Amino acid sequence: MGEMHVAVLGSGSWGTALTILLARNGHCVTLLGRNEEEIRDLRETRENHRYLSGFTIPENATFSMLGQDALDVEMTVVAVPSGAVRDIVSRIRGNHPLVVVAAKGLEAHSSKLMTEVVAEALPGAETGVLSGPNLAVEIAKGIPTVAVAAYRSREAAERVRDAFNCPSFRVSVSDDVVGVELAGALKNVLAIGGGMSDGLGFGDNTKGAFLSRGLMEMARIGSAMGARAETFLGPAGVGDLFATAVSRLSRNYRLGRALGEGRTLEQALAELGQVAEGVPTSEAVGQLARIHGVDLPVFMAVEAVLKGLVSPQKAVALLMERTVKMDDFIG
Ligand SMILES: NC(=O)C1=CN([C@@H]2O[C@H](COP(=O)(O)OP(=O)(O)OC[C@H]3O[C@@H](n4cnc5c(N)ncnc54)[C@H](O)[C@@H]3O)[C@@H](O)[C@H]2O)C=CC1
Ligand SMILES: O=C(CO)COP(=O)(O)O
Repeated sequence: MGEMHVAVLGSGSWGTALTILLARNGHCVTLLGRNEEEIRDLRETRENHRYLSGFTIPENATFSMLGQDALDVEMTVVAVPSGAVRDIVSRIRGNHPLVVVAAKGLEAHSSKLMTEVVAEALPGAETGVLSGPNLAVEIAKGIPTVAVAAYRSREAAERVRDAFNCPSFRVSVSDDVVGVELAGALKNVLAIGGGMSDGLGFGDNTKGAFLSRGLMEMARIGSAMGARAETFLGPAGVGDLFATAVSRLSRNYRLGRALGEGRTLEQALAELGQVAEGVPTSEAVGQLARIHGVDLPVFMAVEAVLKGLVSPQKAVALLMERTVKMDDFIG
């Protein structure tokens, strides 16, 4: 595989880490952000001081404003928060034949997968997802990990695999687009729950119980939506769950921990200063559960806490009862 011209949409921590990875692999990368001051600083210092400080971005990456110029690229990586994906992708101009969804979330109002949202905005593109246990700072440090590139077309999956693959980042391919994408989005909700459990002062047993039940629920809703259950046992599922739901590097975990310690959602989000995708995704999962007629008590408990319907303590007490329904959280 030769070097490619790649556009990375989103200059937050993930877009910056993926730019560093792709540029180290020899690709010619254009990183696009929305803030003029940040783009100027990136050009002058080759470092993202706000979102990923301490890493120099290689010379074969350049920086531009989103929506300014038409770009003709071979691969386009979508690394903005899921709530911004539809707007950003609808506004890009130029040639974008191969799209990699790197965002991990569901569209809040429609509960759609990001690959569906991108396909609606760019119907001619080959769209799939890259997901796995991939905390941005560890990727920038070159610490070994794996990821999965999932596309309906094997050839597209292999092109994406080859573009990202390097000794510290092993990429495998899959055709289970729904499973790989759902796994990455849903584990963020469970990571909030894992953090909440620690914030409440519960033990490792509690977290193990909560996360294993949550993983089973992920596989249940995934199967109802056409995903393969074994995808949730792979790197995009349990792999990413291990990486985030017990890690202080995870923003979702940190948010949950703050809630468990008694902060309000507003306070916890303000302290975080970065995106926590589990918040909008938890509501979207609730809608999916209703649409597909699937019972997801663990996800419901996190949703109820985030909506302020119950305290974290009460949510745990309800989960310890044998049968739980959403009405228990509302009532
Ligand atoms: N940081 C990580 O370790 C990883 C993040 N992800 C996913 O990548 C996506 C992006 O997250 P991060 O870069 O980590 O978030 P971040 O909080 O570090 O940065 C968010 C970036 O998106 C930009 N942004 C926010 N709203 C925007 C809008 N309406 N239009 C254009 N740009 C907008 C911000 O200016 C900022 O540059 C999320 O879906 C996240 O789940 C996936 C894997 C790893
Ligand atoms: O998805 C991630 C690592 O794989 C990042 O998780 P957070 O968004 O919780 O930091």
